[in-house]
Order: sequence, then C-alpha cells, then structure tokens
Amino acid sequence: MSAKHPIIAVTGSSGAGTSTTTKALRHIFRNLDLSAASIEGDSYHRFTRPEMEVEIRKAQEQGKHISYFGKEANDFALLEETFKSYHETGQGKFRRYLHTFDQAVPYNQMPGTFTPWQDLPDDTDLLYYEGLHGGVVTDENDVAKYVDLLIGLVPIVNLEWIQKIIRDTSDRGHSREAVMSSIIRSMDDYFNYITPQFSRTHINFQRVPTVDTSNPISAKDIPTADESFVVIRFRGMKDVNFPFLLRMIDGSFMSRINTLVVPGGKMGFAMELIVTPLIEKLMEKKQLHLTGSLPLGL
Ligand SMILES: Nc1ncnc2c1ncn2[C@@H]1O[C@H](COP(=O)(O)OP(=O)(O)OP(=O)(O)O)[C@@H](O)[C@H]1O
Ligand SMILES: O=C(CO)[C@H](O)[C@H](O)COP(=O)(O)O
Repeated sequence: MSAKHPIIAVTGSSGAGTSTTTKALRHIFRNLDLSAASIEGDSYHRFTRPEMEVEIRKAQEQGKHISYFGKEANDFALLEETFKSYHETGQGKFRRYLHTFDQAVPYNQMPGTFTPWQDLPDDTDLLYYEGLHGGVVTDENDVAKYVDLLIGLVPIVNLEWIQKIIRDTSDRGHSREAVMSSIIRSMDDYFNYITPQFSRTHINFQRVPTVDTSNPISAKDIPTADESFVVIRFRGMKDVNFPFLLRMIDGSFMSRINTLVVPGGKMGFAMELIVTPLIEKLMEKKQLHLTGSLPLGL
C-alpha cells in the first residue's frame, strides 16, 4: 500500500465490463479534480494477435491450452514491476493493445498489435488499472499487494459470456465459433488466475440479470441495465455507511450484512457514492504524507 502514490485497480474477466466501468471511475476522478495515470491489462499480453494464433496452435499440438487469462500469455512480472515502480516513484511505462480498426487506425497499425511503450505522465495523483489481472497472485508474482483499492467486476458467468460473445463478434471481428472456442480453451486459466482475484478485492460488483440467460450461446442481446440487479459485496471494510447508501439509492436493499443490492440502472451512481469517499481517503493520506505528517510506509 502506498500513501504517496496510490493505485486503484478494476479487475475482471474478458467481457466483464471493466472498460465500460472505467467511464464511471473517470467521472469520479474528474469530480475530485484528480489526474490519473491509466494502464490497461491487455497491454501485458506477451503476444500480438497473429503471434497468439501461432502459440495457440503450438500448444494444441502438444495437447495443452494457452489463453489470455494465464501466465503463458501475460507478463505478470512486468505488471508487478509496473505497480511497484508507480508505488515507489509515481512513474512507470504504458502501452496499448489495439483491438479494433477504430483503435488501430490513428496509430497507423493493425488491430491485434501493441503501441510502443511510453512513459506515464509526470505528477499524477494516482494510477488507475483496468483489466484482467489487477489482483493476481501466483507463486512467482504478487500484483495485488501494491493495490490500495481493488474492485472486482464480475457479472454472473452466463452474462459475462453473452457480453463477451456479442462484443467480440460485433466489435472485434471474431466469429461466434472462435469466441466459443476461446471461452472453452480459457477455462483452466479462468479458475486458476481470474476467479481467485475476487476473494482479494475490497469490493465486488456482480451484475445479475433478471431475464432468462440460460443459453448464453444463442443470446442476441445483452440484458439491459433495467433487466438486471447489481450485487455489491464489501470485504473487510468497517466504515461503510449502509444506511446512507440505502437512503440514497432507490430500490436498493441489503441481502447480507456486507452485501448491498441495487437496481442495474443505478450501478454507476452506486459506484460513485461508494468509491468517491474511498478515493478521498486515499488522497487525504497522500496529502498527510506529502506534508510529512505520516510516517513512510503507511
Ligand atoms: N453494465 C452494463 N450494462 C450493459 N452492457 C454492458 C455493461 N457492462 C458491459 N457491457 C457490455 O459488455 C461488453 C463488454 O464490456 P467491456 O468491453 O467493458 O468489457 P471488458 O471487461 O473491458 O472486456 P476486455 O477485457 O475483453 O476488453 C460491451 O459490449 C459492453 O457494452
Ligand atoms: O479481451 C481480451 C482479454 O481481456 C481479449 O481476448 C484479448 O485482449 C485479445 O484481444 P483480441 O481478441 O482483440 O485480439
């Protein structure tokens, strides 16, 4: 944990909605007048899209699987190093993985390639990570230990697959069959690297649809905000003002002592109400540090 250079991470599987949620987080940063250095989880893939296709074939020939969820296809050491560097110095490097032609054309590159590494801007208030592995811990690497506020974004799995299948086929140019086989191929890594993170998060936001999603493969649309609820689980946080949240968020209720449920359309609002005071607290700590009132290391 770094009072001086705090790190906030939103972690979730492919299609969970981490990019979508980033809009709510950016809104909070703007309201608080904070400058955030941003990094994306996909930047830590080891391979471009054509290279990954080769790696998938090589693995298959050896009777193995490689997926974007696992350590073979992602450089966890580099991600840990980036977090460590920001935590200690407020600096680091970033690049982007370009998924679509719309993203790639401004760089004069092809989809499925990386932009060159660049320095993060100087003098930012915090580092914001959005992606697959913000809370990853393996035998070799511990990314989670540098994160001051770790948020999990976890739709129930049928909804996650619907979101992934529809997004990947309509925006990223993949066939339905290719997306399906990538989901199947990713299963081991999903259990080994993705899901354990959600027991390390401070808060999880889990979208639960109220329409039938029992066959995600055949779904034509993503359930809308009005067709879902969001289950929000807090871990190890003593000062959550539940009465205030219940009063402010119409239609919300508690389902457990640490769990708030809000209508799907209120997810952005709930996120702002919950996350804003937490970020304010991180900033107060940072300020104390800068004025020398907080011992180093706290
Ligand atoms: N709360 C939501 N309500 C409705 N649709 C959503 C919601 N969150 C995400 N989606 C949709 O789900 C799809 C996947 O979302 P998004 O691209 O944000 O996922 P991601 O977690 O960033 O995935 P990746 O890591 O693969 O980039 C998008 O089509 C997005 O519009
Ligand atoms: O979302 C993903 C992981 O988070 C993608 O599966 C991965 O980044 C590869 O992207 P693409 O299919 O565009 O090559």
